[in-house]
Amino acid sequence: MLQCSGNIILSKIREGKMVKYLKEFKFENFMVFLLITIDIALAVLSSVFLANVLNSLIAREMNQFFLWLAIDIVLWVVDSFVQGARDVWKEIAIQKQLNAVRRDIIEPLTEISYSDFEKNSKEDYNSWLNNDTKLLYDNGFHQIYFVYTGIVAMLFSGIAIIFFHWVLLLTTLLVGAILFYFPKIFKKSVERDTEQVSDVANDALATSTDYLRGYEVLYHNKQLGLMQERTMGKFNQLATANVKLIFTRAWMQYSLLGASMLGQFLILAVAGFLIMNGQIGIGVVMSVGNLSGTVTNYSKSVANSLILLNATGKLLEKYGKIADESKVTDGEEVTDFESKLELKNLSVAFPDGQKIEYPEIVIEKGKKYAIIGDSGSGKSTLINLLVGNKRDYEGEILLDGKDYKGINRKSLPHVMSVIMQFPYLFRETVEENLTLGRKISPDIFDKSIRIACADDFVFNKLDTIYDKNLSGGQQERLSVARELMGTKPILVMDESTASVDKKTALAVEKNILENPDLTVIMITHHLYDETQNYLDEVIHLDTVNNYV
Ligand SMILES: Nc1ncnc2c1ncn2[C@@H]1O[C@H](COP(=O)(O)OP(=O)(O)OP(=O)(O)O)[C@@H](O)[C@H]1O
Repeated sequence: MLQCSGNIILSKIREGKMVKYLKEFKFENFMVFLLITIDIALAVLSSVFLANVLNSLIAREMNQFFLWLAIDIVLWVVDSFVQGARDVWKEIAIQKQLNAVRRDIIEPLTEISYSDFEKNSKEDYNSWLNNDTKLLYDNGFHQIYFVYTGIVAMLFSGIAIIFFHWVLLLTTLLVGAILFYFPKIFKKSVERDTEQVSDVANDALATSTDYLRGYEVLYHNKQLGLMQERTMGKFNQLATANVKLIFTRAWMQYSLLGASMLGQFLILAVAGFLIMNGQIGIGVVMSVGNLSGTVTNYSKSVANSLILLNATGKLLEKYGKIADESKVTDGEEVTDFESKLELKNLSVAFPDGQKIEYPEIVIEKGKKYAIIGDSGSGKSTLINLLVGNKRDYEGEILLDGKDYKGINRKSLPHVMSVIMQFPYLFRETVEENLTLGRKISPDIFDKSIRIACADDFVFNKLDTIYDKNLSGGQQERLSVARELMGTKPILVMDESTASVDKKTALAVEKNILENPDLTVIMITHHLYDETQNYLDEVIHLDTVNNYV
């Protein structure tokens, strides 16, 4: 039974991909498994010696009784230290493994394309890193060590029992086998409930983040009650999902407990029968009770843990999908922009049936373009297409004659900067927000700040941590400077100076458009006459914007 259960256990752990992490932290896990083994060996030895304590008592041998008692106490004290060390090493190993799981979520995010990143929401990633790792802590790695503890305990106890009588071992193994397979009845429901807890926790995090971000909107509309209603609605669902999981687990555990009690009575009945027939000494009864209790308890608990482990290990599969995407290299690398960017028969269809059709557009190297059009005409969508964020379109986008569909979209940022309508600034210093960890020469650093007309505040605030302490216009200018520091041949601007006063906006636009080497695509609602003088073409998106 032990070998069979060992195989099942290994396949389950492999299935859950957790074995990868056990291998990565070999030394830490070796220490945990070693300390578990010593702990169980000491505990089993202590149970075996209990028979000697009882037998000396029955034989009224005082010295022997105190000797065995003292040995048992020493074993118990040593075991307490071993257990303490085991718990510390367990925590070290688990924490390292959890961070390795987090690393395996974050690392692929640094390699995948933006459209692959967008397949999951930011809240999902956040929840994987926080909520799911909590599930992995309790129902994953802890269960692996518990399963190992159970196997060693059953093995050692089985060996000890055979010293008393083989019939006892046979009965114990039979009871153990029944208890091991019994929890399989609950497998599907535990898996379903665990997945539900993970999904509802993701959803609750997404909702609370959303409503907290929109706090100001609700506050000024006197609708904060909506935040409470929606977030608490999700947290109540989470509470229900958690209770359901615990209910299923409890139902499984207590059914098993009943079965286990019956099993233990059976073993004691067999032990009693053997004692009555004079086949074993009466002192053995306590040891048999302890050891058979260990086997039956662990049989059911190991089966229970394997079910949890399997359900939790499934969580790792979804992280694996991003890792797979990060390995995809979809075509030719782009390293430079040499002549032109063309859009031919380009159209985008949305799931609600709306279709945007774009005119033919040719962007030539070094030239300056403004794209204008009514609200909803597809300007921002066009930017997402140009910078490779959006991949589901019909028609062609050709960069120096190379079709976007055949080039590695992850390499587009080598040639293209994009200044978004709503720049994101990190809670870091102004300087770190500008450099983003890149090595920028002092010359380009200063020049970019001056082109973005950000020199009036940036140089005084380089060491200031950004914490909403910059005006909207200052944030925009900082973002313009940050993108210019990349010194890429194509600059795409999406309403990049919308929050800046006209005089400053004109100055920024003039500074950028005067650079003969830069190819600029500006999307704007405010095309000033002064700016038009620097443009080679103004493209009107009088796109056919239909519902089909
Ligand atoms: N992810 C999406 N799903 C469905 N429809 C979308 C999606 N993104 C954009 N649209 C639709 O596409 C159309 C064009 O949107 P887009 O943001 O490109 O317009 P825009 O010209 O930039 O508008 P504005 O000037 O108001 O910013 C809109 O009708 C919008 O509803």
